[in-house]
Formats: sequence, structure tokens, C-alpha cells
Amino acid sequence: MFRFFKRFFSKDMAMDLGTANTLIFCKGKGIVLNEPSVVAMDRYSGEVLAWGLEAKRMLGRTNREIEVIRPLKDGVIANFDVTNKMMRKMLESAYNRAHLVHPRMIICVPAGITSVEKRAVIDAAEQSGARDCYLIEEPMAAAIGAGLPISEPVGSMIVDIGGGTTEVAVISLGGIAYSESVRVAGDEINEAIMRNLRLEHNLLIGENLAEQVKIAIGSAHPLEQELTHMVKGRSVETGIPTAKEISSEHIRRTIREPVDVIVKTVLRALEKTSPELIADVADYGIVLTGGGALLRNLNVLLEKETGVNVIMADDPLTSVVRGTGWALEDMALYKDVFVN
Ligand SMILES: Nc1ncnc2c1ncn2[C@@H]1O[C@H](COP(=O)(O)OP(=O)(O)OP(=O)(O)O)[C@@H](O)[C@H]1O
Repeated sequence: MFRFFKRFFSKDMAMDLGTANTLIFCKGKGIVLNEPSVVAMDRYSGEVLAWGLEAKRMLGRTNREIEVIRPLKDGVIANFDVTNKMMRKMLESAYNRAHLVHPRMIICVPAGITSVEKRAVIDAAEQSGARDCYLIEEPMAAAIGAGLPISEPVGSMIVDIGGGTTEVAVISLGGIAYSESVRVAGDEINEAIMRNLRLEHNLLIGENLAEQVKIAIGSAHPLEQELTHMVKGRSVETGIPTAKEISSEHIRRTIREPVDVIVKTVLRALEKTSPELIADVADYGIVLTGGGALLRNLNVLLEKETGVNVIMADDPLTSVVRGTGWALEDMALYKDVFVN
């Protein structure tokens, strides 16, 4: 009887537990939460003071009592307790509390993570109140979300560039024929910008500012009209606030290394996939998803390097959670895509 009530009141949900952002999709409703994966905690009591965007705004602006933590790194849980607390807060916020009675959860994980890393995700979900937890690999979820014909005998190539990982996969007949996940994506690009501005411009900036610079003027390939941005930070030499005008050409040179890793991962996938599937990819193109795919002209650079048409998915920041959500809406149809 109790089990019946649990099922009756629970609302099944899908979660994209990302290094940069966490999104929740609720069955029958769609996306109900989209927040940065960041938590601000009282350093002494461990109490969560803020989470999501509110906590992200505190990065680099805290006092001695507050610690701001990004509990996921490179697509996997780096701090289990904080991830757990963050998930609880997000679930409470996403649901009317009456519905938060042990939902079934589908959570996406990077392809090729270890069984220990998968176990950590399942444990975190269960401790946050999940009844059953299913895992789906991110490239598969992204492909479903991008509307690719995953069940057909046709090769579809998906490149999902997130905050912590870039995942390249070729999917056919409902399964992954080839995949590679590298721990280089949006965060590495931000770090390259922070490092370069410190070394070449004597300018100290934090993670949030580096991300803003990337979004404002970052590019992977020359722009029709190059851009400039006034970057405010602290002088390494004098310690006082300073501002410098930085050009898009400079940022492009600065981020070349991580961008090259992404391009090489795509080239490797093309080399290692069977000729039949590659012929399909050549016909239908490579689909880009994930927030990192929004870097200006990354599609142009990939097209130039691979010779294959590159298509940006609609709303690339939500492809993964939409795909996970669609798998949740019809679990019988998608039963073969769950990995546990
Ligand atoms: N306009 C933009 N230009 C460049 N990068 C962007 C843009 N918008 C967002 N990003 C980057 O996208 C990344 C976040 O993407 P996304 O939310 O898909 O990652 P995630 O799912 O949290 O990460 P992962 O899949 O690695 O766990 C961040 O690094 C962010 O800086």
C-alpha cells in the first residue's frame, strides 16, 4: 500500500547533473530547473547558504565564513557530500514538496566513466530521495535531445561540449558505436584565459570574469568583425584595480590549445569509425550540442578541419536534459539506452 502511495505522489524526473549547470526535467512538464552547479556553504556549520545562480555570483566574493564550491569536476562528482546537498536543494525547489516522494530518476553521465564514478551518482540520487535511478550516457541523451535518428541503421555523430568534458560519439541502431570523452571543455578555456591575462597582461581575474570574457569575445576561428572587450581585474604588479582592452584575436590565440584538443578528438572519431558509418556522417553532418558549442565559429573551424558539414543543435545548452527527459517520457521505447 505504502509503495502504491509513493508511486502515486512521486513525479519522475530526468537530471543533467553537469559540471557547469544542472537541469531538471519533470515528466509531463518539461524543464523545471536550470541552475549553475554551485553551492555556497557556511565553512563552519556546513549549512547551505545559497545554491545555483545566487551561489555562482558569490564566487571570488566571499568572506572568511563562506565557501563557494563547484562539487562536480570533469563531468563527475568531485565532492560527494556537497553534490548531495545541492541535489536536495534543487529537487526541493523544482518540485512542489508534496510531489517529492521518492521519484524515479534518470541521470546522465559522461560516456566511459568508471563504475565507481557511476556508483557515486546513483548513491547521491538515492540519498537525495530517488526511488530508482537509471543512468544514460550524455552523448546518447544529447543525440535524442537533438532529434537524431538514433534507432535507425544510420551513423549519427554528436559532439557535446560542456563545462568539464567534451564527448564525441557515433550512434547507430540505438547504441554507441564509438565514443571518446576528454576532460577538456568550457572550464579549460576559462582557465586558459585567466592564465594568459595574468602572464601576458599582469591582470588577475577570477573564474566568472574569464567566462564573461569568453562569452563576450571568444572565438575559435577568425570573425568577420573582430571584437574588443574591456576586462577589469587586479594588477599583478601593483595590486590595484586595473582595466585593459583585450581583442578577440588575442583570446583566440589564448584558447587555441583547448580548442585544438576538441578538434583532434573529433578527427580521431572520424578516423576510428567504420567506413559505412562515416559515409553516413559525411551525408548528414556532425551535430554540436552543449554550452561550449556556442563558442563563436567553432562550427566553422570544425567544418574546415574535418571537411564535414557541422550543424548546431537547437538550444544546445538543453539538448542533454531534453533527451534524458524524452527517454523518461517513454522508458519502454528507450529501455536499451540505460547503462545500469
Ligand atoms: N555563448 C557561449 N560561448 C562560449 N561558451 C559558452 C557560452 N555559453 C555557455 N558557454 C559555456 O558552456 C559551458 C557549460 O555548458 P553545459 O551547461 O552544456 O555544461 P555541463 O553540462 O554543465 O558540463 P559537462 O557536460 O561537462 O558536465 C560553460 O563552460 C560555459 O562557459
